[in-house]
Amino acid sequence: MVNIGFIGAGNMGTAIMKGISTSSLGKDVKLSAFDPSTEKVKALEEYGVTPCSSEKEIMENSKYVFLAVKPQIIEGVLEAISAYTTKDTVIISIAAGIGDEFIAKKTIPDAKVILVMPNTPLLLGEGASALSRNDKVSDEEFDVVLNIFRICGKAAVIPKDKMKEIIAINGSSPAFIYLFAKGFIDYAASVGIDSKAAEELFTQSLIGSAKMITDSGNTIDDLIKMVSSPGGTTLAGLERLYEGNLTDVVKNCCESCTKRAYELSK
Ligand SMILES: NC(=O)C1=CN([C@@H]2O[C@H](COP(=O)(O)OP(=O)(O)OC[C@H]3O[C@@H](n4cnc5c(N)ncnc54)[C@H](OP(=O)(O)O)[C@@H]3O)[C@@H](O)[C@H]2O)C=CC1
Ligand SMILES: O=C(O)[C@@H]1CCC=N1
Repeated sequence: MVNIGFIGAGNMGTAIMKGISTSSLGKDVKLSAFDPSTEKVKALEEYGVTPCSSEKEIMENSKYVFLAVKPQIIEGVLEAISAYTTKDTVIISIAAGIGDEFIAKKTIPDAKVILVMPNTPLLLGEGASALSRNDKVSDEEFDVVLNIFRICGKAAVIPKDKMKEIIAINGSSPAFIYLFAKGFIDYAASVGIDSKAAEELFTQSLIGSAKMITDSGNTIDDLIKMVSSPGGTTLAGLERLYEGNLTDVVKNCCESCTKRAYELSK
């Protein structure tokens, strides 16, 4: 039995716990959680999560400890767990911008640290998570955590010095994609198309287009060409997007996201 504790049971903590408990891993894992909002943890009891009343209780009962709290309060949480962190504890942080060195500095110098940047589609088993580790974590320990995120969607191992840059690509990108979707659905409403029908058609276009990128064997430029009939509607629309420098706007958005991650880093 693997003991996994969660400090923080908000959006992401809850999504990961539900993902673990509803997967094939559920029966091999004992989950426990602490969150000052006790009702959030209580709601997880039906997923087999044991409520704990302090960080200390989580630390004393868990080999793997997830820190699923906001970056702004993580320093206080690390101070609260430092006395209970052992050379065996594996600390898994999902906090944007927070590095492994800061976690070791605030707990113990030899702390085993895994950094994960997940995303909310993990709630539906369609997550995309980036993982990295420091050199104190064994292959076996890393595999346990990697497996959790593979079961909750797709997971990729990246260098730990790219954990801030990746946030724009998978952690925050769902929000950027939702905003893009909103533009299409709002347009449909403005020309009298039923919003439900527009949502169904646009979201299926998102899913289908994503599959074309991953499965068709064509490059993104080729795929754009396949849609764009000479003198047709797509080119008329694309002209406006090129004029508005959409790819530059996206690049600015990603840069701003990364800049904020560095500001949050300690
Ligand atoms: N949301 C997302 O899409 C993603 C978030 N992340 C990262 O995940 C982390 C959590 O984000 P998210 O789940 O959205 O945030 P939430 O605010 O939903 O969750 C954080 C939870 O931690 C609780 N909390 C506050 N203080 C403590 C404490 N001392 N001990 C235990 N729990 C505490 C909060 O309670 P209360 O609300 O009462 O303060 C809240 O329930 C962040 O660091 C974020 O960067 C990473 C990838 C994606
Ligand atoms: O907005 C945030 O800071 C977090 C990290 C990635 C997604 N949400």
